[in-house]
Amino acid sequence: MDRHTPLPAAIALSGLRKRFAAGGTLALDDVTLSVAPGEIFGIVGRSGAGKSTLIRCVNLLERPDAGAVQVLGQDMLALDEAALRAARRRIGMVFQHFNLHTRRTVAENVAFPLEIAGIPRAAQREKLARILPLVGLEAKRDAYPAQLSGGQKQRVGIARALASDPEILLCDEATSALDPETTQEILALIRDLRGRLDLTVLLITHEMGVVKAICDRVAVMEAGRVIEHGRVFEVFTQPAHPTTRRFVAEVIGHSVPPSTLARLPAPRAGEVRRLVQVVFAGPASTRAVVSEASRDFGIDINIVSGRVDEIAGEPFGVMALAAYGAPERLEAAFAWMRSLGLTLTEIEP
Ligand SMILES: Nc1ncnc2c1ncn2[C@@H]1O[C@H](COP(=O)(O)OP(=O)(O)OP(=O)(O)O)[C@@H](O)[C@H]1O
Repeated sequence: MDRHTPLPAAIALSGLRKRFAAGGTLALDDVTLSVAPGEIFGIVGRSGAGKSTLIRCVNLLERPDAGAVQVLGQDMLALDEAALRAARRRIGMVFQHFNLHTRRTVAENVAFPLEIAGIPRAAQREKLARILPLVGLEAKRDAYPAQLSGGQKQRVGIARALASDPEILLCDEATSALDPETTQEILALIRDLRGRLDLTVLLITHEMGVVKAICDRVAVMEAGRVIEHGRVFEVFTQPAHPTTRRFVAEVIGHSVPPSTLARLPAPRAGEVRRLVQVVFAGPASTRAVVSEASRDFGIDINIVSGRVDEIAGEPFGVMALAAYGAPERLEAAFAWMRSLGLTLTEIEP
């Protein structure tokens, strides 16, 4: 648990291990993380990293071989069947492929878990009248899934997850089947619902853009392990692990196109050229940094690209620089820039 997490956690996983086949690789290898109440927590990783296995351990769709699963103060692994069913009603789940009944209308899909739980018809109707407007589907209550767009289908999936008034929402690649615009709409809806319904959200995704759009904190997984976690702003502006850097680069960019590189002047005799990405957050003024570095260290700096972006309302800038000069001068200039709190990463051309 890191110092940003207030206690008690809504979800606390510790030392989770899972191996599907004897002698096979560990799908989960000693995973420990905790999600604070009201937080949107993202888990990002490539295919096979263990994200689905991890999220399914929260509601015990998957049982870990070892470790502890605490949800809303309950030790999930100690519950009997009836208590587990009750605990699962406090945990809604949204799926990538919506998992809708094609022969049921929107209203019937949303009411399905209520029907299973034996909730009387009148109470079901009352619940539908409350939930459908929350997801913007009142006008579609009698439509069948085939008559809906992907975004509308996912709204049904979300409404169904909300039917049992959960305190936790698990989202398993909830936007991966959607186009970019619809993805943003669904992410905005999830963020809005978090605020209105006091939800805690744990989501898994392979897209860092999803994390950037709505998460407060993120854990990066690779080969069954959490390799880095922290506040999204810090992970984006100061990624520590090479895999995290690659994920972050997908969103904020760091590579210089070969055509741009080809147009850069070659270094003069006795000098070298180094390409670096500089990320600055907070009040650091880049123009001053660039001109000061160039003046005080006797180097030349060519700004190859630059832009300002925003994560969770906090602005940050990212620039690609080509710096020319004697190797030791460049090194000293970079060290000075780092001492100002800028994050410098060498760009592989
Ligand atoms: N039911 C299963 N039986 C056997 N192996 C499994 C099963 N589920 C997952 N695995 C294996 O566990 C590892 C982690 O898979 P998992 O699905 O959790 O990863 P993921 O990060 O969610 O990837 P994806 O996005 O592709 O689902 C993989 O090696 C996968 O092949």
